[in-house]
Amino acid sequence: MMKLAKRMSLWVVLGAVFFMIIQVISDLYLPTLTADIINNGVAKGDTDYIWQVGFKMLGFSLISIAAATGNVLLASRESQKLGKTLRSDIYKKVSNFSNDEFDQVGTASLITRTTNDVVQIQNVVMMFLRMMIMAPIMLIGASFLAYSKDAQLTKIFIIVLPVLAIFIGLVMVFAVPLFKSIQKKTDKLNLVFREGLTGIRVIRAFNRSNYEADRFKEANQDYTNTAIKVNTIMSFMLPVMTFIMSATNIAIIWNGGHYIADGTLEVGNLISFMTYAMQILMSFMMLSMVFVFVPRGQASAARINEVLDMESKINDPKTPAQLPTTKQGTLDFNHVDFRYQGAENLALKEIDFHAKNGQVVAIIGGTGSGKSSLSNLIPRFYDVESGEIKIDGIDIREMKQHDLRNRVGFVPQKAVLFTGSIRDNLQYGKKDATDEEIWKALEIAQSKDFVSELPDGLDTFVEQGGGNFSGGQKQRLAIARALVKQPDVYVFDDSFSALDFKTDAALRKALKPEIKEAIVVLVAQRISTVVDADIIIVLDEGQVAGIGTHQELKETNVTYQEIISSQLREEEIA
Ligand SMILES: Nc1ncnc2c1ncn2[C@@H]1O[C@H](COP(=O)(O)OP(=O)(O)OP(=O)(O)O)[C@@H](O)[C@H]1O
Repeated sequence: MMKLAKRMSLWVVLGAVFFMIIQVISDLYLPTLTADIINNGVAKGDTDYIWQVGFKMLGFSLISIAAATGNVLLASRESQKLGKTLRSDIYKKVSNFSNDEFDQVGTASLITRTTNDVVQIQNVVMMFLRMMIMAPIMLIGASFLAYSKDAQLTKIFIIVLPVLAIFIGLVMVFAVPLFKSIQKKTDKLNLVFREGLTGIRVIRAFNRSNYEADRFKEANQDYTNTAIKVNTIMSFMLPVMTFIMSATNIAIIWNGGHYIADGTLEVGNLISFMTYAMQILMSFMMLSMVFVFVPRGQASAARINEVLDMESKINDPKTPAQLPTTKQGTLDFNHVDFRYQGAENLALKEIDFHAKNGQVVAIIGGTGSGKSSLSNLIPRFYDVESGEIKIDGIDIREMKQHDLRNRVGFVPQKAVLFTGSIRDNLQYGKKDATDEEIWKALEIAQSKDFVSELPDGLDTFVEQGGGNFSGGQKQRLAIARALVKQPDVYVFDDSFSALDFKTDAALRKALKPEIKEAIVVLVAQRISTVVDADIIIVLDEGQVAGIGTHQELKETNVTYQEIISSQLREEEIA
């Protein structure tokens, strides 16, 4: 928690503490003034004295109110600011995560940590700046002042305080573990809810709505049961505390009455003692809240720190390579081996090929042969285990990730569009792209027709996840987005798969003259997509089973021939 708290402004924290100390001093002084006004003013009928002390009391009350307001303002401002800083720190950190780290924490948990856990931290900070410091000062001050009013009455606390301590201890023992587990249950609830929402079509298609509803119900019930349990325990706090306070008051009045009758205690002192006694009990109550909520905040802090301390395996080099002003236009894979984190086997082994500007490198192979893995290495979503990948003769690990990704136009297997207009989506890689450039990219990506038929054209709103477009349309818009960027290396990770044969062929034909100054890496499942490629790499179980042109491979490579025969009749590809 302290690690996270370092993000707070020391001056604001000191300011809040200062106001709080002023408030406590005023609150502690008021009962003494009450005793004074009763003993020396009311009892002696001295009106002037009553006015004088009365004004003093009013003054201290106003000071207390002003200080409390100042404290709350600063505390809430600082806790909100800390929340904002934490959320952006987590966001910044997560946006630099490689896919390995995402897999490790899970998206649902990342969302809970950014929202729910941050709120817990804010609550603890608020509590710290109000109660955590106030309670001990008030406890010590009120005990001392109560003792000074009447030492005999303080004996009551010998019984009250241990009872209170045992009760608070019991609450802590039962409530704290439950509070901690609530965070994990929130994760689970978010995960099930998220899966249910993102997979809604599959769930409906497989008639699994009831199953998913049950799964959600179970997670929801589990969360609710824990929340009810913890709230039940907490609900004992108030009545028990009220009972203890009332019992203490009765004991004080009972004993105090006798002392007054004996003439050993003044009425004013009894009343102020009662107020101090309440302040002592209130301090205990505040401390008990702190003891319950701090471990909960601590659990949240640990979950946030886990994310913030996670080191992304993919980082910028300390001294990044300067990119040459004149482009060589080359892409080299030199003996590349790659393994997913924790995997036993290599996903790619000894990948070695060289491409230059204007060339299309097609990667083909069965499912799970490593095609996507290979294409993910180019924008450095993962790092190679050994070997190197070079663009323009520079190892991509020596470039700044920003520079590298500026040079790569990546179109993933599953097209991703963002909410906003078509124009916003297409300007994603080039903010200042003109409408002319956008239309040209749309034309190459075979999307001009359908976009121009839309009533709002480029201003058409793209719904969440591109929901108002078909799979093929989304794919073509994603391709157009990469084209607008005009990168040095295009990576199409099976992005033509959602297109029909005709559109696929037309797109490749339109693309050819546009990529003279670029290299295209084209992952494909269909032979027809790769026939015109300059270099075809046949992957089999992560290894290069063949490399060459369509004609060469067709004649000599068994794996390639198998792919052909599994897909098309010979005459269709001749
Ligand atoms: N994130 C991951 N963590 C661990 N292993 C993975 C991960 N992604 C893929 N793999 C494994 O790596 C191998 C290659 O997968 P890859 O996705 O590159 O194949 P692919 O040729 O693109 O397949 P497809 O055509 O079905 O998309 C497979 O054995 C797969 O199980």
